[in-house]
Amino acid sequence: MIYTVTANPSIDYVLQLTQLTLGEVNRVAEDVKLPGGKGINVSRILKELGLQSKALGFIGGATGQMFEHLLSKHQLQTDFTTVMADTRINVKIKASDEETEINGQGPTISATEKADFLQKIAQIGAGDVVVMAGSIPPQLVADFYLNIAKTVTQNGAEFVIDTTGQALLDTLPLHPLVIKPNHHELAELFQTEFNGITDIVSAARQLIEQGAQQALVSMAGDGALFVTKEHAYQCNAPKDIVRNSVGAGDSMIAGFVGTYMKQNDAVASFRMGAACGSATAFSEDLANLDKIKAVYEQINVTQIQ
Ligand SMILES: Nc1ncnc2c1ncn2[C@@H]1O[C@H](COP(=O)(O)OP(=O)(O)OP(=O)(O)O)[C@@H](O)[C@H]1O
Ligand SMILES: O=P(O)(O)OC[C@@]1(O)O[C@H](CO)[C@@H](O)[C@@H]1O
Repeated sequence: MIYTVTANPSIDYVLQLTQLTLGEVNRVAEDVKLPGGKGINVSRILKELGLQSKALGFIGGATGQMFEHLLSKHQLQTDFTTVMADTRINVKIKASDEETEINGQGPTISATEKADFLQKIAQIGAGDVVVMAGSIPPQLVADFYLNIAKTVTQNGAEFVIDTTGQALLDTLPLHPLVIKPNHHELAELFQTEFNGITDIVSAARQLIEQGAQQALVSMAGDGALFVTKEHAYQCNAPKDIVRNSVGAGDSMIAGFVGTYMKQNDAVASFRMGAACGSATAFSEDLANLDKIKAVYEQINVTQIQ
């Protein structure tokens, strides 16, 4: 079973405006509420690909009820931990061909609520994969992901992590199946600027030397890289009208992990990951299967090392 951990789910309140003017009253042309959070998005794309997953995370308050209502139409398997405080609302503003995101901090999580959640993690074992993605609510200290990674690896499961900074670095010695920084996050990790693909591959390889089994580096409209200990691959990003960049990275992880679990073929998984990422970029919400299949045909993977 694939488990997704969204420590900080959200209602994504997506607002379409012709123009956004700061300091003035702006009127919305269209709006939509989506069940958001990175692990939730991974579960949604896995479902499109015909794969079961179980979504874990903290849900609370009136916004939590609305979140569950919004999610119900996607018919995902879930096992959320109920908390007292409200699930956050993340505002996504689409105006003048630009996307601006304002993400909430997330609810307070009590020690008991955290313990309830960790009990679910303790049930995960051999043959399972845990995908941990996104921010953590403020009360959960930085080693939250590290603790989950320790528990699941001790019990024989694999894990995938999509987070940044020290929280990512801390989990590397536990050998994540794959990590997926984007090229900006990777540059920030090494406090550097990249002068081309070779630099990016070297940085990704340093994370592999620290323990990651393999690394996807997403580069938005410039495609992606896939780096292993011995090899590196690059793929294109097809060109089309970009409707939404929210969740492209999550879609890429879902495509990669889902295919890897089915076929155990890393390069085929990379291609499907890239297809899911671009397909979401070309969709109003996350991509559907038809879009993913169409985009898949336009993805070319080249071995560069
Ligand atoms: N504008 C685009 N055109 C085509 N493909 C895209 C575009 N944006 C993203 N993709 C595809 O999706 C992948 C993941 O996107 P991106 O690099 O933006 O991830 P991210 O930074 O984790 O995004 P997010 O946090 O918004 O989900 C890219 O590597 C690329 O394959
Ligand atoms: O604040 P975080 O947890 O880093 O990111 C949360 C979020 O921006 O990520 C998803 C897209 O990747 C959205 O559904 C959600 O609103």
